[in-house]
Amino acid sequence: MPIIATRGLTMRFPGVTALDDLTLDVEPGIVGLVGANGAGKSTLIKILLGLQPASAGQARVLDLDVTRQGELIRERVGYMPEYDCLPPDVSATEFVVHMARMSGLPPTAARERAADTLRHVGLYEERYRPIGGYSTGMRQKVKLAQALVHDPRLVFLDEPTNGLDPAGRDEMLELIRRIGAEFGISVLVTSHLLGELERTCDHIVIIDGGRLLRSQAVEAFTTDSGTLVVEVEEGRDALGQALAGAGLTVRPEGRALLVEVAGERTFDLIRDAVVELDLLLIRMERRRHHIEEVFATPAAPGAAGVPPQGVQAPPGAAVPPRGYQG
Ligand SMILES: Nc1ncnc2c1ncn2[C@@H]1O[C@H](COP(=O)(O)OP(=O)(O)OP(=O)(O)O)[C@@H](O)[C@H]1O
Repeated sequence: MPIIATRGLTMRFPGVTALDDLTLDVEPGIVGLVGANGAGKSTLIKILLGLQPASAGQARVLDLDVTRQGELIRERVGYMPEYDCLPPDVSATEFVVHMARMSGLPPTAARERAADTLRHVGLYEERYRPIGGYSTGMRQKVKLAQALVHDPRLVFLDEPTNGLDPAGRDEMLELIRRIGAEFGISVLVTSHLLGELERTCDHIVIIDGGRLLRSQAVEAFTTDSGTLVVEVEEGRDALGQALAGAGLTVRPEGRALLVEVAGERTFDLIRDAVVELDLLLIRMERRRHHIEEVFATPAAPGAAGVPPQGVQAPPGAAVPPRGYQG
């Protein structure tokens, strides 16, 4: 059974359509919702929580109807909002205990659950200090803890890595993975960075201007498409020419080559060319996606929920050049 199902979901504000005929089925697991700022991610979450009535269409969360069963949904779903909403003058412990009480836990259970959850997200002694003195990373952890404290079946995390430095981002992404793996809680996490969700999620949904661009398993993204960064100690251009000659789309970038993945054979072709030219391979890794690349790539055949009219590339989306120009 899908944890989230929408049919023709549409949200119009005066002068802007935030969601446009969105039809989507999301299975349990860690699901990334990706879109640029203003794509409609937060609006979708608010509708799914039953906090915002849609202009048209239907949506169900955990098989509950968002228009009639919002309260039941909010009992079973945790929500970490994008913006800071924490009281500065209470401690993390007081705040999370309060949120546990609000969701119906008795006082002792609320205190125990709050302590466990705060420890789980990595807040220890500092949890007794007022939130006003916390770093952004600590505040994000408090928001995450309050979303988990009532033991939900599903959590919505709206831009949990916002404002975090690289180490803080990695820590948050690791926490999200553990929520899924250790606690069996499904996660819907939003970001405008496809690269970071690709590392964390089982399934990615991409929306743009309120419309569905893609909904597919991460594996399908990473095995069939994308860009490899290939760096050799010397002989970059010789390798570029060999790969272009083998039919790959390749271009130089700095000391490296960017090679478009065209199925599994891409890796074999690179390996064979490196061996044949007797080069020293320094690195071959998948480049972090930029969302524009996805806009420029046609959806995989059979990708769930792809609108029949296909994907529109935004103006200026890059088309890789043919041949090799070193
Ligand atoms: N209450 C509102 N009234 C009017 N317009 C709104 C309202 N809420 C959202 N919008 C508009 O709807 C569009 C989608 O906004 P939304 O916040 O859902 O996007 P988002 O993908 O979450 O982006 P961000 O990451 O920047 O929050 C935007 O154009 C936004 O300005």
